Amino acid sequence: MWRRVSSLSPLFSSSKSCPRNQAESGVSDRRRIPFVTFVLGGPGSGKGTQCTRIVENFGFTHLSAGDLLRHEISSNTENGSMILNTIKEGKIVPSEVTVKLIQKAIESSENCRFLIDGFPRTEENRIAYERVTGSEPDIVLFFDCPEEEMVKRVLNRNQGRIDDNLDTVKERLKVFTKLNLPVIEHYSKKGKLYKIDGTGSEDEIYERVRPVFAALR
Ligand SMILES: Nc1ncnc2c1ncn2[C@@H]1O[C@H](COP(=O)(O)OP(=O)(O)OP(=O)(O)O)[C@@H](O)[C@H]1O
Ligand SMILES: Nc1ccn([C@@H]2O[C@H](COP(=O)(O)O)[C@@H](O)[C@H]2O)c(=O)n1
Ligand SMILES: [Mg+2]
Repeated sequence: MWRRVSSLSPLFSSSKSCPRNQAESGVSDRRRIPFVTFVLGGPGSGKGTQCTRIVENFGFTHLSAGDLLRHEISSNTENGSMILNTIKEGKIVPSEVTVKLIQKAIESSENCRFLIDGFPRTEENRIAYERVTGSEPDIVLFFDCPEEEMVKRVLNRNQGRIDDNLDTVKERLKVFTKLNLPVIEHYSKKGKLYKIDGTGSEDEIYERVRPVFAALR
């Protein structure tokens, strides 16, 4: 039931006490494992946009791996310049760095429900997360969107992101196909994947997402 990965290190080390669902929330059998949804899709597929809606309606905390990494850059941490160069090139930051940021964010939150957006990007990311947390995600959303549409959205984004330019987007698409699709395939085989058609308006897409979370209640 917990989708624990056997023989790995202990669970999140915080004293967080997370009821797994409504049926359990009133009883003493409370677990420390949060409910984790990985949110995947290519650059500009709408992950962040749809996460905002899920947060508003289902009380999740949104942790964007990209935002956590960008925060390291703006805070001038020891990894800041390495992260900046990696993001500029559209490549992937070492898993050790990203997993630590995600783990810290989860442990410092009072919430028990998380959307982890843009992670894992690679099999290495996935395996590092499982090793460090000793757990797997409960479900995985994948926003499936044609490349042409993703490029159009990214180039129109206008949020001043250093990687929102044609050269970097082309590289990010290559990285997505080569490294992220195998992760998506992995979760599909495990029966955890919800593939969402990422075309159409934001409202139309959300109408495909909503039932996934409504069914969890
Ligand atoms: N259904 C949609 N139709 C048109 N534009 C959209 C749609 N959904 C999101 N957008 C816009 O496309 C851009 C990319 O969306 P968003 O930031 O949610 O994608 P993302 O998957 O998080 O991308 P990234 O991986 O680059 O962070 C944003 O400017 C957003 O407002
Ligand atoms: N697991 C991850 C997630 C992101 N990155 C780097 O950040 C860039 C932006 O990520 P978004 O999710 O905001 O699009 C991405 O292109 C990577 O360079 C990462 O290394 N590992
Ligand atoms: Mg995003």
